Formats: sequence, structure tokens, C-alpha cells
Amino acid sequence: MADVEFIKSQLTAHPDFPKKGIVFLDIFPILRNPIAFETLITHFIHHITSHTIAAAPSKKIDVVVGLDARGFLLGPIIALRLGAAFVPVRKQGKLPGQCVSASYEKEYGTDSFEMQADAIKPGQTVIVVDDLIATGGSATAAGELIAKQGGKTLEYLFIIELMFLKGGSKLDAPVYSIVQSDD
Ligand SMILES: O=P(O)(O)OC[C@H]1O[C@H](OP(=O)(O)OP(=O)(O)O)[C@H](O)[C@@H]1O
Ligand SMILES: Nc1ncnc2[nH]cnc12
Repeated sequence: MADVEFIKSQLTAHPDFPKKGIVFLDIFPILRNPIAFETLITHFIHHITSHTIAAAPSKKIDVVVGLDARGFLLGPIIALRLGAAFVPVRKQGKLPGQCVSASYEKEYGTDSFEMQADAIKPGQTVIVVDDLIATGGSATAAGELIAKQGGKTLEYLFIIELMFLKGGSKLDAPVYSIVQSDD
């Protein structure tokens, strides 16, 4: 648990950003500190190998999906360490070629997500990685895109979970978060 407290100690809170009434939790101080960043990635990998993969029927993860934009800072590193593919979910209009799309509402607005149509093959096992879950709108949309392609989401992983918004209850697979915030 010392690593959890260390990771938590790096986070900063910014009241009324990007809108009045939102307390924005910033993960970038973790990335500025190489020891904290390494602790974070090692923590995720330990959880994924000892719990997620151990519980998976196929005993492997084929694809790590990262959400635009802060999920891109974590997903590729985790994918490389697992020997898995990395697939981005991007905000609408950024990906070339045929895409699947899903609209969603989040804590401070609405958006649309896309994934390249051939990015996940039917039956592949997938985990979704992002910095934070608030309402769960973003993660729900990502889960829809994975399901549309026949992928099987095993777990959603976040650094931070805003417990009071109960976003995890909307998702089609279990949530793992390192830090749980009640305010
Ligand atoms: O659970 P939700 O209510 O959907 O909110 C969580 C999402 O909101 C933030 O991203 P944001 O859309 O602000 O995009 P950014 O990473 O590009 O700043 C955060 O990084 C999550 O992706
Ligand atoms: N409170 C929050 N802090 C940081 N990112 C967010 N994304 C949605 N809500 C957020």
C-alpha cells in the first residue's frame, strides 16, 4: 500500500477547472517524477498480471485500449510491458480509414469517440486504460466500440475513480482504480 500512498501524494486538485464546480484532479505531477511514474506503471502491471490475466479464461490480454488523451500516456507503456497491442480510442474526426463511433456524456460536456474498424479482432481480450473515471461516459463509449468489433473487455483500469459519480456501475466489466476520491 505504500506505493498507493506515494502515487496519491503526487496528485494535485484544481477547484473550478475547466468549469465552475468541478474539482480537477491532475495526474501530470506523477509523470514529472520518474520514480512516481515507474511506481505507477509497476503497480498497474502487478495488478494486471496477478489478477486480470490470472482470472482470464485465455490467460492473456491481446489489446490495451487507451482513451484520448490522457489514456495515451499510460496505455502504450502498459501494452509494451505485457507484449500486447495498443489501440487508441480518439475523439471524432482524428482517425483515418473506416471507423466505428459512439457518443457519450462526461462530467463536463458531451463528445464522440472513434476506433479504427479493424483494430480489434472478434474474440480478442481487451483492457481499457485511462487516467480517471468520473461519470463513466467515456469508458462506456469505449466499451461499446470494443463490443461492436467482437472484443471481450476484461477490465477497466484508472489511476483515479470519483466514487460519488458511481461511473463504474455503468460498465460491462469490473473496474480497478488505484486512488478512490470521495470529493
Ligand atoms: O468518466 P467521464 O465523465 O467520461 O470523464 C472521464 C474522462 O474525462 C477526462 O478526459 P477529457 O474528456 O477531459 O479529455 P482529455 O483527456 O483530452 O483532457 C478523463 O481523462 C477521462 O477520459
Ligand atoms: N474531476 C476531474 N478531474 C480530472 N479529469 C476529469 N475528467 C472528468 N472529470 C475530471
